This record gives sequence, structure tokens and C-alpha cells, in this order.
Amino acid sequence: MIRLGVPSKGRLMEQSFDWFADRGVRLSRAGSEREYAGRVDGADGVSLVLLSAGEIPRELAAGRIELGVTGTDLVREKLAGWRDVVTEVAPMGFGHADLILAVPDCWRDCETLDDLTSIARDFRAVHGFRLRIATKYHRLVRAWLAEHEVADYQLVDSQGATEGTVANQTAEAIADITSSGATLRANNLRILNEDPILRSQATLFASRAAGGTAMTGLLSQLGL
Ligand SMILES: Nc1ncnc2c1ncn2[C@@H]1O[C@H](COP(=O)(O)OP(=O)(O)OP(=O)(O)O)[C@@H](O)[C@H]1O
Ligand SMILES: O=P(O)(O)OC[C@H]1O[C@H](OP(=O)(O)OP(=O)(O)O)[C@H](O)[C@@H]1O
Repeated sequence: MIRLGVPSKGRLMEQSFDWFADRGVRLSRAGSEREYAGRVDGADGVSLVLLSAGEIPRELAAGRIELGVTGTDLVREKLAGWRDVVTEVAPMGFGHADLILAVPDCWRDCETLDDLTSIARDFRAVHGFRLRIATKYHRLVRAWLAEHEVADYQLVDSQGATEGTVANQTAEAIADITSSGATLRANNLRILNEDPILRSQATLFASRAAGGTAMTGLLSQLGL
């Protein structure tokens, strides 16, 4: 049996269902809106596991699901050495979002990462603590800042409503996912003039622990 993990709600679930339906495999919830059991029609030996998108990387790594749909951002953030435990089977063409660093729009002299680096250095001298960046993407943000030799900062954990932390004065800057940019604008934040930390999209991943003829058969049925 191939266990297929799909996000349990929202746009990601619906677009995943559409993606599989376009390839002849119909996924659906087994019962009511609130029930997290799934049904698979059109493919033998496949069971649907509805899960939080954020938990799918861990379930793939543990080999509790063989295939899973989630964002590339979540796999790279949650799995150290992700290439050793999962393979990217197919980008799915939806769930596009960029992981970016944003500062208050009123910081007119902060346009690039170089500007932020010098502001962060001065900030520490003036305030006695390091400039705070709110994020839930600790691993990716740390790695990106280290690569760009930014040191005078601290990460503040924010698991949601991250754009609100600046107005709430629990952070000076944020690193979060954006797609339309509306949430940033509504919170008077501006993206640094740099390439995104990561460009993410929904992707079909396979656990490296999985394989065999059933998997090969399913992937070929999906045209992969
Ligand atoms: N505004 C957005 N537009 C497009 N994709 C987004 C957007 N926000 C988040 N995503 C993507 O959706 C995926 C899942 O994010 P989400 O925060 O809904 O998952 P989650 O934290 O597992 O949800 P929950 O715990 O509430 O079930 C991530 O890969 C993310 O990149
Ligand atoms: O650029 P936009 O189109 O405005 O989208 C960005 C928002 O979408 C995501 O939040 P989500 O609604 O998934 O909730 P969350 O804050 O709980 O992560 C993300 O964390 C941003 O807050």
C-alpha cells in the first residue's frame, strides 16, 4: 500500500485534489467537511492520509507516508539534509510563495541587505540588544543571513501573524512567506531589494525509504 499525504484543508488541499484528478486519480474526503479520512478512486493500492502541510515533511522522513504534497519551503525548513531523506518527484505549479525579509516601510535608508547589516550593527550599539527578526523559518533564515555575513541580529519565533510583530514591537523586521504582498502592505512592511530567500511551490515528494513496483506503477500512471 502506498500512503499519500495531502494537506488536510484550504487551497493546498483543493489544488492537490485537482492536480491528481487531472491525472486520473480522484482524491476526496471520506466523510464530512470535518472528517480527516480520505478516499482514493482510480488507483489501486493507494491510501490517502490528510495531514497538516507542516507535518508532511516529518512523516515522509519517518517513512510513515511514501508520497506527500507540501511546500518546498516546509521541507527545506523542517528537514536538515532534506535531500538525504526525500526526493522531489514533481513541482505541481501552485502554492507559489516567496520567503522574504521585510522591514518597516518608514525605514527609508534600508533598501538592501547591506543597508540592513549596517543598521543592525548600529542598532545593537544604541539599544543594547540585537535587532529582532520574527519568523517561523529559523533554519532557512539563519543559513541565508550567514551566507550574506549578517551577524548582528536575533531571531524571534513567530508561528503566525508574523507581519503583526513589528507594530506590536516584538520585532524590528520579519522573514515570512508572501504571495500577493497584501499582508505586508497592510502592515506597513517593505521587502528588501534582494532575491527571495527561497521561492517555494507545492511539490510532490517521495520518501527515500519508499520504492518498489507499486510506486513505479503509480508514478507512471501520473505521467511522471
Ligand atoms: N499566501 C500564500 N500563498 C501561497 N502559498 C502559501 C501562502 N501562505 C502559505 N503558503 C504555502 O502553503 C504551505 C502551507 O502553509 P500553511 O501555513 O497553510 O501550513 P500549515 O502551517 O501546515 O497549516 P496548518 O498548521 O494551519 O494546517 C506552505 O508551503 C506555504 O509556502
Ligand atoms: O502575500 P499575501 O498574499 O498577503 O500572503 C501572505 C500571508 O499568507 C500566509 O499566511 P496564512 O494566511 O497562511 O496564515 P499564517 O499567518 O497563520 O501563516 C503568510 O504567512 C502571510 O501572512
